[in-house]
Amino acid sequence: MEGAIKFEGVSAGYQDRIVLNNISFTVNQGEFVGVAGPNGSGKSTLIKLILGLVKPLSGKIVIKGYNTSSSIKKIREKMGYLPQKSNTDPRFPVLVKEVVAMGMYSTIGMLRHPGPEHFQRVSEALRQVGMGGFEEHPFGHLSGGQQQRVLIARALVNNPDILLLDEPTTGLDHFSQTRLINLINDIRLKKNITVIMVTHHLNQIYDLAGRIIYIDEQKLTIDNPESIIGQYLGGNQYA
Ligand SMILES: Nc1ncnc2c1ncn2[C@@H]1O[C@H](COP(=O)(O)OP(=O)(O)OP(=O)(O)O)[C@@H](O)[C@H]1O
Repeated sequence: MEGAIKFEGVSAGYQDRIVLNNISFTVNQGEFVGVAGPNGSGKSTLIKLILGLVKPLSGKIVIKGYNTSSSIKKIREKMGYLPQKSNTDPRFPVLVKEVVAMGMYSTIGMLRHPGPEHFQRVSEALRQVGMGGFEEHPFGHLSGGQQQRVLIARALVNNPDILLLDEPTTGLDHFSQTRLINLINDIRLKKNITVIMVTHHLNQIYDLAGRIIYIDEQKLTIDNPESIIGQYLGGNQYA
C-alpha cells in the first residue's frame, strides 16, 4: 500500500546547518502520529517539509503519491495546516467566517471573493468543530480554545486527507487541551484523516496516537508511544 506520507533518505536544513540527516519513514492514511523532541530539534521543519514550504537538500518526499518537488499545488489541496500559535490582537477586525474562508484561498484564489457555496463549506467546517453559529462573531472576541477550534475549521475547510498541527494546544488550560485533542481525534476517525501533531506534552496524546516521531540530533525515530517514551524520556510520559 502507498503511504499517505513517505520520506526516502531526506536531508534538510538552513544555510550551512543540517537539521535532519538522511531520514526515511512512512505514515499511512488515517494514522494519528505525534511529533516530539527538544526545542530546535526540527519538528516544525518536518511539518514544513511535508507542506513543501522547506525543500529537502536531498532525498524524496511523496505525499498521497505526489512528489513535493513537482506537484506542490496538488499536494496542498490535500492538506490542512494549523501553524504554531501567534497571538491575535483582539481588536483585529475579522469575522470567524472570514478566518475559515482563508483556508480556501489555495483553491479559489486570493483575489476572488468567496461565493455562497464557499460559505456553506465554512459553516459545515465550523459545525464539525462545535462552532456552528459563530460565523458572524469577531474572531478576536473568542476565547483561546474557541479560536483554536476556528483555526482547525480553517484547516478542515478543503476536506483534507492530511491535517498538520503545530502545537495546537499552546496557551489552553488543561481541560480545553483535552477537549481539543479529543475533537481532533473524533474528526480523524470519522473522516479517516491522517493527523500529524507536534506537541511538547506526550501525555496528552499517549492514548490516542498510534505512533510518535521523535526528532533529536538530526535523527528521526518513529515507534509506538510506549517505546519512544521508554527510549528517550526515561519511561516518563509527563517528561
Ligand atoms: N527559516 C530558518 N532559517 C534558519 N534557521 C532556521 C529557520 N527555521 C528554523 N531554523 C533552525 O532550524 C532548527 C530547527 O528548527 P525548528 O523550528 O524546526 O525546531 P522545533 O523542533 O520546531 O523547535 P521548537 O520546539 O522550539 O518549536 C533550529 O535550530 C532553528 O533555529
